[in-house]
Amino acid sequence: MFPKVSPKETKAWQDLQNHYDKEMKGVHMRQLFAAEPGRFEHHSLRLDDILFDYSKNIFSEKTLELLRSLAVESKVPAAIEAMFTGEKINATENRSVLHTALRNLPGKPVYSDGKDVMPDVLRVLAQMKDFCARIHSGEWKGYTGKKIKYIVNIGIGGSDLGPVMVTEALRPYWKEGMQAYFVSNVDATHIVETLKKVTPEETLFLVASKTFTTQETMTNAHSARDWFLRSAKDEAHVAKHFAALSTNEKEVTKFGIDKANMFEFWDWVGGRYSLWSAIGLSIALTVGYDNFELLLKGAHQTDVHFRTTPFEKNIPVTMAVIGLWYTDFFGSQTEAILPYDQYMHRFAAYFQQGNMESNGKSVDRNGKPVEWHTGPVVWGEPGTNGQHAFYQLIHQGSILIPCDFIAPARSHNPLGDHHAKLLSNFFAQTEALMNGKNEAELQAEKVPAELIPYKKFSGNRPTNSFLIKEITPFTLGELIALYEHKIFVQGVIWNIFTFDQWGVELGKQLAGKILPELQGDGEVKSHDSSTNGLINAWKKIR
Ligand SMILES: O=P(O)(O)OC[C@H]1O[C@H](O)[C@H](O)[C@@H](O)[C@@H]1O
Repeated sequence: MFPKVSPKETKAWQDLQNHYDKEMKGVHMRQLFAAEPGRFEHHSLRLDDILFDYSKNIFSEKTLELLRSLAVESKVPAAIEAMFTGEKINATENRSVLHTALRNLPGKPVYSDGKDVMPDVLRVLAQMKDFCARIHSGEWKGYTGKKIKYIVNIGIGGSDLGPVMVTEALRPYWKEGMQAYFVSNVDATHIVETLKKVTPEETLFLVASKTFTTQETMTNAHSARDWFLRSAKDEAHVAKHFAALSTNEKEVTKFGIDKANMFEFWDWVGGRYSLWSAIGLSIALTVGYDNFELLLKGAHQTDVHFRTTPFEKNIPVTMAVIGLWYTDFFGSQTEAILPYDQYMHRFAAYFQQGNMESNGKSVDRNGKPVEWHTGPVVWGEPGTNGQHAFYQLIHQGSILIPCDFIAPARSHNPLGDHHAKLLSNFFAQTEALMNGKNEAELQAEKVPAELIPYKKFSGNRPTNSFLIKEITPFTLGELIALYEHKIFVQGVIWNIFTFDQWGVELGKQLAGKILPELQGDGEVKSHDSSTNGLINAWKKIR
């Protein structure tokens, strides 16, 4: 296991604090750009068709050196090796963290608990490939002999967000004749509205749940099964219309899904890192298995980059330390992800879970409360919609929100000048956020003196830009993995356990206690006055 290093006890942290206080606080990016004509060339990196420009951030060469020293002192290199080689770095659950093995298509052995996991990984991939081929060719038939046309993925959290995000981002690759839907919320509206769009005889339900015990998913799966059986009548038909994506064979069988229709994964795959596993079956069925494989290959490409590239040129490490610079030294508590690509409209939501569930921790790896800030609030919407909604605060609000801008250079829909207009907004926003607009510029524009305070833009608001030749399965795979590794590096430096999620348990437990109370008629008195009051009020209204 890599050593536990408290960030504040590193020399680099102290140096960064001094450097911030004495040298960087108050520095404006305008000065930094003026002083360094080659700033873009010096501070942009490439990974194949992805250009990552991090020059519009508040740092000097010294800042970067110190941030990289912090990563080294925090044992990030050892941590990277520990993750890739299957050490049980998810210590509170005693598990390896091997989502990287899921995209290790070359198949080089990777060990967890002394066992090479690759034969199993490749076996399930082969099973997925074969299944996709049978569905797409029409060899697999529904109970009335019709071809499967609709995929309904029933899952939540990591068993939903990844597949939704990727299938949406890759809509131009959807196979003709296939339609995918995703049901996650236990609110019946979600399943009811979805079932209106599909037919029992042409639908394949994928019950996606690592544990196969998640309340929302199992409730929706049972409702889907009841709906299906109302038409199909015979339970034997379930086998043609339900498959399970899970680690829990016992519960899958109990639900009535044939073992032959179970696509397995393993406890060393974290839910929010599982789209590369059998959880990705909805992706493979929607965009085709070959495209799913390209997605995996893209992610693997990033894995190799991350594992082998020196920190100065390492994109995830750079993303991580720059983010941390703002979180821990500028006191910024949030980050926005702003894709200028309508197809990527769930990308921010996906990394909201990826980031906040991973690094939303305040106890370090020694069990002690942290004395530094950890995971930021992550959110975002596609550009340009966000511009007309919340960018006001990013430009002129009182808090600092570092933003990631992401755009494809080429649109899948090259219609008129839409794409040039879209990208002109992307470039303009990052420029405006960096430069701002000062008093002299406003005076030169003859802005009335009394309006100058309102029309002033401080600028100096940091952005990263990702310009991607085209959003393809491969480049998307690369991009997702870059963000995954950013989160990992930050978690290592913050000395927290990135791969558990105990914080989601308490609410679940209490809901389990409250549910039977809702079912009875009596007055509920077992909680605080607010909770009792709400429950009892609901009982009167329902
Ligand atoms: O895949 P499942 O076992 O159904 O879990 C679904 C989700 O629920 C949990 O509460 C966790 O917070 C998530 O990390 C997980 O992805």
